Amino acid sequence: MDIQKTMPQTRAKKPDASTIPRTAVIITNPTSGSYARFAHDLEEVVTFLQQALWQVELKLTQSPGDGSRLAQEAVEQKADIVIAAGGDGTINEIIQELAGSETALGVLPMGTVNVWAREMEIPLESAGARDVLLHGITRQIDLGRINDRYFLLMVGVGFDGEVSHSVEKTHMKRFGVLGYLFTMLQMSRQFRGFRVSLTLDEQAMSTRALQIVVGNTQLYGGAVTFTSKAKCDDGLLDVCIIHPGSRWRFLLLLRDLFLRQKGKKELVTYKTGKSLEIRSRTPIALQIDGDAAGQTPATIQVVPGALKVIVPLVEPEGIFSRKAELKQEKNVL
Ligand SMILES: Nc1ncnc2c1ncn2[C@@H]1O[C@H](COP(=O)(O)OP(=O)(O)OP(=O)(O)O)[C@@H](O)[C@H]1O
Repeated sequence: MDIQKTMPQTRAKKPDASTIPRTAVIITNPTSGSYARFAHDLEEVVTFLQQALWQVELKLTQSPGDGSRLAQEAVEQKADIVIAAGGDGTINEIIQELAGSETALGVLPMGTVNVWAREMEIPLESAGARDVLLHGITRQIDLGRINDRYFLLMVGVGFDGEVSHSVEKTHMKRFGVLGYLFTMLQMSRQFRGFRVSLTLDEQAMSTRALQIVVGNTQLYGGAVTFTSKAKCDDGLLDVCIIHPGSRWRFLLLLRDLFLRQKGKKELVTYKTGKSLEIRSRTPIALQIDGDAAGQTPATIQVVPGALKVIVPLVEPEGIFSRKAELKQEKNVL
């Protein structure tokens, strides 16, 4: 290894008495969207954290599902932090094992879209993201659970589920965001919506929908906010149902979504709750945290306070329902 090349350009602050030495496992997915661009930074991040007296291990996934296996090992070793060096799919695999444990999730964004990092305003370049690991705060947030799988961001039912399944089947994923946009355009010509029965906290309703988004957080696809009032620590999930409508009303809705308008929107039913049952006569495709994942029927629940996460000291506005208790939660004593 060329030591000169791997030395950090900005040195970590000298650890003082208030810095807690941490044990961390970095789990990286070499197939994540921007891995190739950031891979050379990983050694640097390890050095940076070691200079702050952290014990750091770097592990590469070999295949889908490996993120969960490696995270399980880290939790069994009682690591303080598992750092997901990848995208939202890698994070989703890791949280399956971190849920309910004392091990916190840190992130080095290396995916295609990096919705979690964008939502939490974790810098998308390594130098900024590694600073958050060291100087950020640890917060306790909710997770959602669909059938037997946790989600951090959202579950999509309907159009986006169909698009995710198609992108995977046709290998359009290799074209990144463009692959998704192309598939969305193609499918929007034929997708007419579906009839669905929902039971939200024991309140039943039956409706036609194009898209249902159940969100623990707000940001969707890095660009729009369907569940624009969601808080990740309020013990609730936000449910946004998009109903079919005329092309004109639909264009207005798209405009509002892209401008991230928070008010009442046409064609939208917005609700919150702790549990949601989704049933349909014909199975409807699902996506979980951005990846294709099965079909309806589905049982969704919130799991309050299930995950510890490291986020920037100055947290984004409007995504937490309560203020950080700095004494307890700052990453220093
Ligand atoms: N070594 C591997 N080989 C093939 N697939 C893998 C490997 N490791 C993980 N995966 C799979 O790759 C999927 C996508 O990875 P990830 O989410 O990190 O990248 P991305 O899709 O580019 O980013 P984002 O979700 O932020 O857009 C994960 O859901 C995971 O199952």
